[in-house]
Amino acid sequence: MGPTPRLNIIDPKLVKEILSNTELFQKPATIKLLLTGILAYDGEKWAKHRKLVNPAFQIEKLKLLVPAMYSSCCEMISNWEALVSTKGSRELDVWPYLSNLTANVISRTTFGSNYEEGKLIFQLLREQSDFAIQRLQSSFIPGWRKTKLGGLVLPGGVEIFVPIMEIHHDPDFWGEDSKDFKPQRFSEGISKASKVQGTFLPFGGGSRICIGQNFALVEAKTDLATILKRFSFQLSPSYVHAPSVAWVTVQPQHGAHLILQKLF
Ligand code: HEM
Repeated sequence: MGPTPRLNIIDPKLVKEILSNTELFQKPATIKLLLTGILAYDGEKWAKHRKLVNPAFQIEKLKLLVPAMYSSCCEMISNWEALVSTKGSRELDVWPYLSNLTANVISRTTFGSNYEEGKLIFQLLREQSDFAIQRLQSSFIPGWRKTKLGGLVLPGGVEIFVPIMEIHHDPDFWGEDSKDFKPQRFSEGISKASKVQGTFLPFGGGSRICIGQNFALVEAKTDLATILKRFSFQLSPSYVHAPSVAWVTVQPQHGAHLILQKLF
């Protein structure tokens, strides 16, 4: 990346070693210049902030946010219902609605009733941090001394990157159909979906695992349950499966085209 040598690591054993040794494998210094907050901190400062923020993400606290999540989802569904009303079914790219829903939920739950203002702040922050977060995501630097990683000896200053999306699409782990959109591969649980353990890392791993993991999962379940009460849906023939890393998470490059059917 720029003048910094970078090593991509996909071997699950080495990935585990990196994620579990946060003292040795720290966030790159350039990122610390670009971004402040728990995501960019290391060592004691990170531990202090993580401890401070952790209680807000406990499942009991998250349950209290479900009504706000439900309200935001109902607003989105009302828009869909208005669009579908005449024929009872139609094709819709739901991606812009779902991205907006996430912004809404975070604004509503962190900024309370003043969530329109929160939404604006959220969007500004999102634009500003775009570059910084992309660089930060799962990249680590083992300091300026020689470091051992598995059987490798890394010279000081090499940046290590864990390309989560590539790991999630590697045929050696997921089989020949690894690049297909096939949610049913998880039908018997995550451990049976992959041939190799430690290759499903949507929220990272180790002590720096995503603090918002439960928030995201509670929201996803609330949204899905709310949507399924009012609509059935299937993938539209115009959907093109082309995930790409944009901002923090993987996003569908050409949208998420569904055929929505209103349930009466
Ligand atoms: C589907 C949704 C989400 C995904 C896939 C996701 C993914 C990730 C990943 C992979 C990391 C580790 C990054 C690294 O190792 O450098 C991370 C860290 C983090 N995420 Fe998330 N995240 C999601 C939602 C959220 C939400 C909703 C929040 C907050 C409300 C959040 C807050 C954070 C924070 C603060 C960190 C840094 C944790 C630390 O360094 O101690 N995330 N996330």
